[in-house]
Amino acid sequence: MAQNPPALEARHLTRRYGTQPAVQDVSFALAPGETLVLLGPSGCGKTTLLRMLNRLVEPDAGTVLVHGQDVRQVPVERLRRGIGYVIQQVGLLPHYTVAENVAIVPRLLGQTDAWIARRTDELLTRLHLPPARFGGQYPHQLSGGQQQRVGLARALAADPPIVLLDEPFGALDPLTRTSIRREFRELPELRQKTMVLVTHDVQEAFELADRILLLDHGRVQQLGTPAELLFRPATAFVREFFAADFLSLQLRVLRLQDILSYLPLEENETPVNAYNSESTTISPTATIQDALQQFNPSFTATPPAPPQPVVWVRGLNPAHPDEPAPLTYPALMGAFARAAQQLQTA
Ligand SMILES: Nc1ncnc2c1ncn2[C@@H]1O[C@H](COP(=O)(O)OP(=O)(O)OP(=O)(O)O)[C@@H](O)[C@H]1O
Repeated sequence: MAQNPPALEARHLTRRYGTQPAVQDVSFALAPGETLVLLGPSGCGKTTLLRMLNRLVEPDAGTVLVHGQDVRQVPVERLRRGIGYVIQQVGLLPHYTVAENVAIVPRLLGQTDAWIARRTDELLTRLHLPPARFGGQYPHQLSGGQQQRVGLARALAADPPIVLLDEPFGALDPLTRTSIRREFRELPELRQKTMVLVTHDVQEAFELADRILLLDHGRVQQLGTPAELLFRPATAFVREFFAADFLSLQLRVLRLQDILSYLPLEENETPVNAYNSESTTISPTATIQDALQQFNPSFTATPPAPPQPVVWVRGLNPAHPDEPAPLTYPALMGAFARAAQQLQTA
């Protein structure tokens, strides 16, 4: 049986402006549901590459395939309706209400009023914009973060299998940005989507990407998982690009299960039978960052004293995989430090 084609594939894409190459010979293939983040310094070609995927920019050479089909063989309007597109400037129509903005593409596709009303309500609710309150409002009545969510709802309205996002959180202040990013990551609506997201924010890339494509001067420096780019940089550029954020990126990349063997379970001062239904529990697949946030919700790379003395992890103790085992903050930090040292010298 033939294998399913990638959901989205770029083959040897090149685009010049005058004699200046903006994107040079870039290739990747995404499985359905995968999130690729295009990362790199300003002017490295991220937006040009993204816009070639839905034919807002035509390549000088190379091909884009959607589910195995060359995009040049698909009428461009149909192609774009099958690919959601979210931009930093949001681009809501000012004289349309929130609900009307969200309904634009389904209306073009000839969906019934009842279908559109149901879908709009569902999406606005999921994006924390209660439709009774926000559906009838106009874009200028909303905050930047709320407008950004409407932009996302609009891109998702027709349920496209592919979504392209160009700096979707770029216009927001850092706090709003962090909370919207978390909502975005947890949105059930996006779990099945194949996504390509442009950012120049390294933390954002590590939080959202299955794989990262790091560009410099239009060329691929490395394509791989966040852990591969961090621990096995392909070039000096890749290494230097992440150097300033190295510690905090490690916290996002490493999971509890990766540092299991470094955790001194026998030195634990909390008895196993101290566990009860009120105890905070996390999964071994949680990142160190997520685990540290359980000890202290406002945790950043330099933590203040943790108010939560212990969290519980089921499956931490190989001898008793079904029982929650206590994890303390010093044990976690100590194990993380040992694991990180090992990985850097490996
Ligand atoms: N329409 C255009 N005409 C001429 N040059 C362009 C055009 N669009 C992009 N470029 C050039 O192509 C290069 C890549 O631009 P692009 O916008 O793709 O980069 P980027 O990585 O998205 O940058 P940023 O992070 O600053 O948005 C830049 O040197 C830019 O000046």
